[in-house]
Amino acid sequence: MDFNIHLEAILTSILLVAGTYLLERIIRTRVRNPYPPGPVARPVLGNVLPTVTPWITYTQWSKLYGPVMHLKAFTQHIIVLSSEDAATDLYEKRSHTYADRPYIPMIDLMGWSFNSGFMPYSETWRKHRRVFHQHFRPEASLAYRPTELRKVHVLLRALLQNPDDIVTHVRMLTAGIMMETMYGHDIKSMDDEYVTLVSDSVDMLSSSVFPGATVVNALPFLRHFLKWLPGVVFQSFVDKSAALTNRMLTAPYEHVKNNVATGQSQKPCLATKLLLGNEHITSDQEHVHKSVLALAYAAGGDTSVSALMTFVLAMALYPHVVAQAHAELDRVLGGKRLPTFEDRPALPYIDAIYREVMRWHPVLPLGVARAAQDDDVYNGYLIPKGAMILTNMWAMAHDEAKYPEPSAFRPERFITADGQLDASGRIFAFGFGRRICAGRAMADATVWATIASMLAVFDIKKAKDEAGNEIPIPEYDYTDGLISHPKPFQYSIHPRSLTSVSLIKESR
Ligand code: HEM
Repeated sequence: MDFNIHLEAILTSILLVAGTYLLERIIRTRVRNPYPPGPVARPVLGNVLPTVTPWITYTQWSKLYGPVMHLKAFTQHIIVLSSEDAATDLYEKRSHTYADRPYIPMIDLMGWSFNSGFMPYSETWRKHRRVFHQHFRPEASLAYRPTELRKVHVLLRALLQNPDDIVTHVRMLTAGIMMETMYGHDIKSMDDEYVTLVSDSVDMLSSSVFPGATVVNALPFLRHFLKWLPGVVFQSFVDKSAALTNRMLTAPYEHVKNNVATGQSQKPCLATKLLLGNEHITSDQEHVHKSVLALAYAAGGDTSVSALMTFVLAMALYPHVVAQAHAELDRVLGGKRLPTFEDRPALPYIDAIYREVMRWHPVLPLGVARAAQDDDVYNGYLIPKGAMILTNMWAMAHDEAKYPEPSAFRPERFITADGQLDASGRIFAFGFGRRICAGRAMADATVWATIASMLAVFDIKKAKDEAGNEIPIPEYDYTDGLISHPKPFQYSIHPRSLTSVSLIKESR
């Protein structure tokens, strides 16, 4: 009895001391260290946040307040990182604190909780990420190359037939690659059932016009009440999205599973590989596999489309870059064949164009938001636990000290004095640290192969009006949102020669 009382007293004292120590540490950290500099916030409401191309405003603000800036929206702390050094310090050197994502209630409500890209840093996320690593790391991604090249050739043929609809052709390219590599499914048009499922589901998620969405994200507890409010179509919107997302996740997978089980004809793909190697897996593991397959398509489609449309825009604006690329390709291919991945080391200028495309207008200009898992002090400033961290890739890409005249499209930035590719810098458009893009090897191959192949056989220029004058293209006219695309612009795309036409027609 006495012994138990004694033990209880010791444990209570330990807990008290530990608790006091922790409390003191939190108070000391919070009192001694101010938040990073930033524009003055209004009481209660916080800062007025930009909604139109916010990355440009944040970049301007970062020149006043520095590369680590603090903002507030109601009670939410927001930290904007605008330099590669700060992003590397936090995401890579302190990766345990910055690998989390903020909780966005609409993601769960709309059925997207399968998406490891939005998951909190957790054991579940690790399970998904392991499967991604196994099947999308550079060596594993080599398996997708034949399909990537074949689909690029389909794009060339489509452009030869109908050069005016490049956005649709490029969408077909990325959708076609993902559907075939993931599910062995050959799409014939953008009206394909599975493609429509993904695009509708993604559209619903990224849409910001539905009632209640913003309110629910800012005040999560409201989701329990919104469905009862008269006239609010919130619940039916959310239910429709969840049903659609569930179909997107299961329909193509179940189709492959059925084909494999009944011995029907089925092209080999990642789904068959996962099914055939794992006949006795748990339903939990099967859910991870399904999720990885669906997410690869959802994450890899629109991102690559944005990069490729930026490429077309840059070519139309910078004819001397097209001329130099043509010269390099002709030197290596002799105008007699289309490029393959084996040609890549001999084509440094094409690689420099690819790197400049990824720098000039980063596909996700503010990255995918992170969350601080703990209080942290960086350069004397407090980054509070739960703060949302935005990675201002736009600011990093337009850092004048690293990229003089950053608004100019200049592949030469990545060419050394002796004409070699300077690959020493990172392609930060793919992110940083533990949450870096899981499909970057595949994206790199698709975007590179498309750039090299299109330039091998096509000339891309500004379009001309009826009087023969070039139609001007604005240098910067991009959409808002997580993934930013060039807004529609006029261009002209023609085969370079009759030999080019033959090469395109003969391609397989
Ligand atoms: C040009 C094309 C692409 C770009 C620019 C891009 C960029 C990004 C970025 C910036 C992130 C967030 C990284 C961070 O938080 O630091 C990300 C995450 C991700 N990407 Fe990509 N991506 C592309 C293509 C792809 C493809 C083809 C796939 C799949 C095959 C893919 C799968 C993913 C996944 C699964 C994540 C979530 C990673 C995580 O949170 O663990 N991406 N991507």
